[in-house]
Formats: sequence, C-alpha cells, structure tokens
Amino acid sequence: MIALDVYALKQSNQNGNLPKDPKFYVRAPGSPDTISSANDADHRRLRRLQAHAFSEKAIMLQEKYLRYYTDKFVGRLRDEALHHNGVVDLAKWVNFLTTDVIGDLSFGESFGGLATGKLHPWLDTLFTTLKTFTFIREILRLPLPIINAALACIPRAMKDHQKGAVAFGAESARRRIARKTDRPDFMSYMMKHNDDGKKGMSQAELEMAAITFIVAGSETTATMISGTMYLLLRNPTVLSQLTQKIRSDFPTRSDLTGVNLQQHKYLNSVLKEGLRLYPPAPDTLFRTTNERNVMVAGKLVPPQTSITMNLWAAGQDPINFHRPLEFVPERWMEDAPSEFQNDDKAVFRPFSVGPRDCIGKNLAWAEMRLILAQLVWNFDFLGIEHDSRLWIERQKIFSLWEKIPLNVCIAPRRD
Ligand code: HEM
Repeated sequence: MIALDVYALKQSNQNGNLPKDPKFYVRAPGSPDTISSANDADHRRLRRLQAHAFSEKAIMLQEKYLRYYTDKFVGRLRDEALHHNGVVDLAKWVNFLTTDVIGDLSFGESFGGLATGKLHPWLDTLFTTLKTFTFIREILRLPLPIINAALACIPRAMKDHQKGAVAFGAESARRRIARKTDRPDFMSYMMKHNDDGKKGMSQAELEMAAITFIVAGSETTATMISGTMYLLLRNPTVLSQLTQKIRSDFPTRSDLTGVNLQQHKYLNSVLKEGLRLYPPAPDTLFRTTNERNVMVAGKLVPPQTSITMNLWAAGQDPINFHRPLEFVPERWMEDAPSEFQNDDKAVFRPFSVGPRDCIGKNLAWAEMRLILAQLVWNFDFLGIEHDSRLWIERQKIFSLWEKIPLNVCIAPRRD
C-alpha cells in the first residue's frame, strides 16, 4: 500500500517513518519550526504537548464553541438569503465560520468574519503567503546560484509584509497567553501540559503553534464543507436523501449534537465521499528516502529521492474505486451494494497516516458533521448559480485549493 509505505511507521525493518522532505516543508524565515516543519525528534516533543488539545475530552468541551459559531452562521445565511433573492456565496460564509471557530480556539478571539461579512486582512495575507510558498519550494529544487538569484528578486515590501503577518499572529497568541483563563481552548491545553516534567515548548513555539492551527485547521475544513455541498447539489437525489434522513432522525435542532451525529451512518458516508472526490489537503506531501533504499508498492526507491502519494489522484483512480468519478456515498456503508465490494478503501487517507498525520482530524470530523447537518436541517438547497457551475473543475491547487465563489440558491426550511 503506497500510503503506508510512504507515510506510516515502517514496522517491518524498524527504520521508523521516512522524514519529511525539507525542500517541501519550508520554515518561515526568522521563525521557529512548527509541528509540520520540525524534524522527527522535535516533532515528537511538539506532538506530545499539542495532542492534549485534540483529545476526545477536549473536543467534547470545545463543542460549545462550534455550536455557538454554527448557530451564528445559520442566522447570517438566513439574512443573506433574504436580502439577495436566496443567493449566497457559500464558500465565503463557510470560510468565515471555520476561521472564527479556529481563531477563537487558537487566540481566544474570533476573526469577526461572521459579524462583519469580511475576511480579516491577516487571514488574507496568510493564505497568500501559503500560495507564495508553493513557488518558493519549487525554486528550492534548482541549483544554489539560481535559488539565491530568485530569492534576491523577492521585493523587500513583500518580505516586510510577511514578517508583519507573523508578528501579528505572535502578538495575538501572546495576548491569549497573558489572559489567565482555563477555557478549554488549544492554548489552555498546551500551557497546562507544558510543565509536566519533560522538555516543553518555548514561548515562540507556543505562538507558532497557534498560527499553525489557523493555517491547517480553518481553510481545510471550509474547503471540505463547500466541496461536499457542491457535490450534493450536483447529485440532487443524494442531497434529498441526506436532507430527509437528517430531518427525520433529528426532529429538533438541539438533537444535532456531536455524540448523535457521530453515529449517523449516512452523514458520515456522504462526508467520506466528499473527502474522496475533493480532498482538502490535495497537495503532494513529500517524504525523502535520505540515505536509504526504500520499498514502495513493491518497487525499490533509491536514496536521496523525494516520494509522495497524490491523494486526489488515488481517490479517482479506477484501479482503486468502482465508478470513480461518481458521488456515491453508499459505497462507504456497511451494506454497500456489491458492485463496490472491490473498492480499495485503505487508499482513502484524507488526513494522511502515521506519526505525522493530521493532529486535528477528530475536531475536523466534529466540525464537518455539525456544519453539514445544520445546513441541510435549516435550508432547502435549490441549485447552483450559473457563475458557479464546474466549481471544482475550475480551481487550481497552491498547497490548498484556491477556492472561487460558490453561489448557490437556498431557502430557509419550511415545515
Ligand atoms: C477536513 C479537514 C482537514 C484535513 C483534510 C486535514 C488534513 C491533514 C493532512 C493530510 C495532514 C498531513 C500533512 C503532511 O503530511 O504534511 C495534516 C496535518 C496537520 N493538521 Fe490537518 N486536516 C484537517 C483539519 C485540521 C484541523 C481542524 C486542525 C487543527 C485545528 C489541523 C491541524 C493539523 C496540524 C497541526 C497538522 C500537522 C501535524 C503533525 O505534523 O504532527 N488539521 N492535516
């Protein structure tokens, strides 16, 4: 299995996992490593301390923040629909929702997207920086003189802007650290366990962790919800089935709790199918063989080779999935139709696998279930506006999907 060969711990030869390829995981200049860019030894320390913030108990306590912002989101969508003939840019509003949630859990303050209807300028810079890194890491593969010449061409104003963005994030994290509160957000957990006798995180690492959660945890979840709603609108029978099931299985809105939704087989299958066709982390997550010869899918890969598995391609390959381009949630159900019995479900790793998989996956699942269920419970989704046709097909990938407006027509539910 390619994913296991590339990303998991190599139990068979006791060699440990393959390290991340430093040409792909670029650190922001002048900043400490993040959990994502750290070498394996530092990563173990950072992961141990940060994992507390994503434990099952932590996520149960964090649910009140998810509910608070999701309720606000539903209210804002109602207003927007009322004032714009039922047409809303779903991608934009879902982004406001997830950045507000992760902002509150990281910095103790939301970004005010739902309140103002505007993307905070810092988030805008953050995602532009992420896009810039896509180019920088390609440059880093070239010979040294070309790298130096290319980096010297980056305008000073751009470098200052990027430095300012890191400084703003660090300052927001410092404000949260200074507030002595035991609210169950990410910072509380990291600070509480930072002094447990083993080597902890420095102040700068705590600040970078808060910023990393925002980069890794807001855009990804927003992408997932918007993409799945788009795929549902393209498949009205599935949309109608999901809507009916959610409304009949959860008669009142307060029934839509994390514990209840976790059990809902059809909702979970719809989300898995969305993750298969439109994985929010679609980029090539490179590992390096370093000085080793490594077996990948039964083939020997020589030392000093960058290797990866492209999730998006794997999800759409007819070798792995029957009717690969169709949106069929039933393939994930326990009683899946027999035509899907040979689907290679082990290939499906939207959160990666191994010691460096997604630390926030349980929170992401809780968010995805709640937001999608609230959407179909509260609104009838009537169609995609003409300017948003082929929404996925028209997007480019720069580390993450570069989303475009998703204008859809909705009507608040009438019983
Ligand atoms: C649908 C939503 C999400 C998807 C599909 C996703 C996917 C992934 C993937 C594939 C990786 C591995 C990246 C690599 O190998 O370089 C990863 C890592 C990571 N994710 Fe997520 N993620 C999601 C949501 C979240 C959330 C909500 C958070 C936190 C608030 C989060 C925080 C992180 C962090 C910190 C890492 C680095 C972990 C480490 O290196 O130990 N992610 N994610």
